Amino acid sequence: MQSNPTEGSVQPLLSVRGVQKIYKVDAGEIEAVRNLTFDLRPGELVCLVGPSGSGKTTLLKIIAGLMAPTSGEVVLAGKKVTEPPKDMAVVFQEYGRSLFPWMTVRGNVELPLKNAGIAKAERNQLVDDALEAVGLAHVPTSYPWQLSGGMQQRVAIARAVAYQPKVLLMDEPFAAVDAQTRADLEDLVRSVWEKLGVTILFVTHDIDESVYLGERVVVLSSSPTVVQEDIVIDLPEKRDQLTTRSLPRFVELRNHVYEQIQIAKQNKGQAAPAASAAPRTTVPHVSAATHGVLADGGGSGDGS
Ligand SMILES: Nc1ncnc2c1ncn2[C@@H]1O[C@H](COP(=O)(O)OP(=O)(O)OP(=O)(O)O)[C@@H](O)[C@H]1O
Repeated sequence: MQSNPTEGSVQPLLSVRGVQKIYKVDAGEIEAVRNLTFDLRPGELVCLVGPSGSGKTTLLKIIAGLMAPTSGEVVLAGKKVTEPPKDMAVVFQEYGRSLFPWMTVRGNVELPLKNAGIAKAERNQLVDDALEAVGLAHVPTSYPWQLSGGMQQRVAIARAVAYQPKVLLMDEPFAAVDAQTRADLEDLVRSVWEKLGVTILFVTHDIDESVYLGERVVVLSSSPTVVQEDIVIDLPEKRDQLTTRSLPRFVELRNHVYEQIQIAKQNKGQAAPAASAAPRTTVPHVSAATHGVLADGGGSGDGS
């Protein structure tokens, strides 16, 4: 491993600092998240992966200001997050439940802008731009239930980007769509990110998806959770489903992430170290062990 030469050179936009979460339950306490520390720099697209139950949803709720950490803090643009910040938008997996079925596509995308008191003319422009960006400019008067699952998730993405957030959180947004639609939506996220320059934290179970999308992949340990590794994805910026996924470097990186997830799963139940500082960001080299994952047939793209 070598450290990332750009690490620390730009002020972070979003900082997760020593976040711990202990749930109080009838039987006592569950320490879901032990000590999470990482930063997102402005304009970064970072993917978060970890075994099932590693605390991804818990972390996202804390970052979104929906739940307070037991200790530690989240800081957005220099301000501690204590409630849902204005500058943040979230796209959830369950698009069916996050869109209002009685409102048109346009109405759904416009609603948060109305609530924010944005004037009609500006609202119209923002909605038009967002629908254009997600390829839905032709169906503004349709209702969500008239659209496919993939199109509904595009509406949810349009609603989030129309709002012009500084940070976009995406919680396994494509888990409920078919593989072909998923590939299209992954490319949509990359293109929206490139066009609009928004900072994205993308949570996924899918290792291949994390490597395809991210500039970095943050791997979480099993619960009680710490950051197991923060990996630089040094693939070319222009990505496409066929070329990028065929690159030897893509295969090396996805195998490395896969290996890290296996280590996290094997360590389940053992006390995770209470890391006091952010783990070093690494650029993995090819190793014999990494190749061994393929030789062993460990090709599943599912991190759960
Ligand atoms: N409200 C709650 N009360 C008690 N324990 C909880 C609560 N929510 C989550 N947990 C526990 O915290 C740990 C992390 O859960 P969380 O749902 O955040 O993980 P996850 O990585 O999002 O899981 P998955 O990948 O399966 O969606 C788990 O052990 C879970 O059982």
